[in-house]
Amino acid sequence: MSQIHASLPLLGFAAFSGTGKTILLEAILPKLVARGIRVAVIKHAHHDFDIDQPGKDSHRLRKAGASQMLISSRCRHALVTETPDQEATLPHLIAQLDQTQLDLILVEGFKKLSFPKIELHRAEVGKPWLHPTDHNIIAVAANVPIPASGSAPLAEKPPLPLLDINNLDQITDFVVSFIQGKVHATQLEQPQGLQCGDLTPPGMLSVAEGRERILGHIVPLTQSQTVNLKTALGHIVAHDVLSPVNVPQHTNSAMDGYAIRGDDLACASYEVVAHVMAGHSYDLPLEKGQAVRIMTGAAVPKFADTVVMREQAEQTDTALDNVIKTTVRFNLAMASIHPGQNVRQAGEDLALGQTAVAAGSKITAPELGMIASLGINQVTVKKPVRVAIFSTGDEVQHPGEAQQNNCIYDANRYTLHAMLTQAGCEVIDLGIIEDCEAALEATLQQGSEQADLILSSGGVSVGDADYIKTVLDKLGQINFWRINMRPGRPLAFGQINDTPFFGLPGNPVAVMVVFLQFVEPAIRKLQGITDWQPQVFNAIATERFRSRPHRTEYTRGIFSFDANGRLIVKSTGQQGSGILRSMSEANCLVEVLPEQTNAEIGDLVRIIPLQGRI
Ligand SMILES: Nc1nc2c(c(=O)[nH]1)N[C@H]1C(S)=C(S)[C@@H](COP(=O)(O)OP(=O)(O)OC[C@H]3O[C@@H](n4cnc5c(N)ncnc54)[C@H](O)[C@@H]3O)O[C@H]1N2
Ligand code: MOO
Repeated sequence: MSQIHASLPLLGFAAFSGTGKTILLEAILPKLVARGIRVAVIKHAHHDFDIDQPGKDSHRLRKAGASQMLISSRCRHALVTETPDQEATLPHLIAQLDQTQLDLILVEGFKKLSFPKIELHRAEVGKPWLHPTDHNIIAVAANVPIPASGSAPLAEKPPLPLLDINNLDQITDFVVSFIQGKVHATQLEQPQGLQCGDLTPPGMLSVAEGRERILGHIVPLTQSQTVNLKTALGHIVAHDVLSPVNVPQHTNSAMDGYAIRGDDLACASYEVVAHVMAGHSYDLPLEKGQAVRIMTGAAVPKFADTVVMREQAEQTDTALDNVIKTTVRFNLAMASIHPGQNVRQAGEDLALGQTAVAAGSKITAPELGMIASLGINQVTVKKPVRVAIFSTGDEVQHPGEAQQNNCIYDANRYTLHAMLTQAGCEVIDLGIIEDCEAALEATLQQGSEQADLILSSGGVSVGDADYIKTVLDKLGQINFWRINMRPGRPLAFGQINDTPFFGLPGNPVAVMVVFLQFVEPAIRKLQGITDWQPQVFNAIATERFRSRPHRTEYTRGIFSFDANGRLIVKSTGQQGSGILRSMSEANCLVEVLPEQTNAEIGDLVRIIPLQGRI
């Protein structure tokens, strides 16, 4: 049974019936409250309990079919949820509590689940002790000493604190010490054996330190090329694009309607002196009492600064001495008229000489449209970063080949190819390099001559390090780091003939996570994008995300909005760093920071959306 955790201290009282659990809880609750502790109680009951009274409105509505009944008054509210198919789990019940308003969760019952508990024991009830078989018991409150045989299975552990079941102040003191973290659940289930990453050798770098060191060695590339506008999509602008014109060119109408003067709003009707279509103009200054009928986008005449929508206007043609006079009146009951309404000012989008797209920006749809709107059809962009990639390992095979015994197909060159293409890079694929010094040396030489950045995968953990290290030491300045993160702990970084080199770990998920955390920031700097930051949000954890202190843990996650519009996140399930499916099912990485040890249900966690990056 896995341990149940909550962000708040969670403490149970375990006893056989007849021991007086509820009486004891009822007696210590006022003592806890008197010490300023805000307590929630979760109580287990027999299978068909009903909190509602037959005949009450809430009961009638529930019996009529409401699967949830929320009843509220000024003093309290209660939610009754029918669970005909399956009883709610304790973690689910904990998640229902408003943990921002609490300091402690007390649990009565749920005896068989794993979480810290105080055992209550009265000799006269005549039942056996619980702690010999329940390793989650952290103290015993009894009216007799604990018999030596009762604690025998835990003999190697410190003896359990023994409290007097009739001494309420002593029990209260113990609960307060538990909340304050002074009592540790020394008896609780410990993980069996060491797991990958449990050892934290000295000399590890944090994610932030690793990234800082890498970026310190990256110099933005300067080569640029002038390309046709459509070809520039996805590229990085090399120089500021300045507006050679005002956008819009003239002050113009934002609506189909009538342009009038803002200092002439009191007329009952206006003489319509012209009809102006988009692309045309009325070149005389507008006099008081006059209006021009105008289409959206058409320039407003001099002095006309206000447009009234056509829906609000009534136009009348009157024949006078064989001349047709057109007038318009406005329905002010529909909407009042404000000076300056429905007019777009010349240069309000971009003024002459203003920076339209700054150097270092990526050209996406709006930038493409904006540059076009300036009348510019060519743009100078940074040359794409050329990235050489190769895989290492005699066990790695090309997809399409017949699978050999004990071999795996190369996934890493494909994920890297995709992420690099997504980041706007030109990929130079150097293939799979056999485990041989000469081949590796030749490949690295080739990469450093042809590319701005070299990425390899595999062979950077302790197993192969010596052989690769010899070649890397010969050709350049490479550091073999261990980053305090999971996945992606081993990482090599340095220069081969001045070309930055990343030796990524071989595990396929580690490759992707390390790419996102270290390689993409380096590429953005090479591209000349200053202070590139990935998108990060906070979401509510709907399950426990494990992490060790000081380590950054990247769990593949799925974020969504719950029925109350809150951003929530769950994991994709199994998280092995060879399970590429976990990346495919994820829409984010859940980042549990070094200062956070585990994230519990209901905690806020950082999520890094993956859309557009993988
Ligand atoms: N004694 C230790 N062993 C390992 C440690 C450690 O600290 N001490 N770290 C583990 C971690 S964490 C990782 S990550 C890996 C990284 O190892 P390498 O970078 O040396 O990678 P390989 O051993 O070559 O491969 C690891 C794994 O990935 C598979 N692989 C390799 N290349 C590809 C590819 N192109 N496509 C798909 N899969 C690939 C390879 O077959 C292995 O299964 O080391 C741990 N060990
Ligand atoms: O956790 Mo490793 O760094 O990916 O297997």
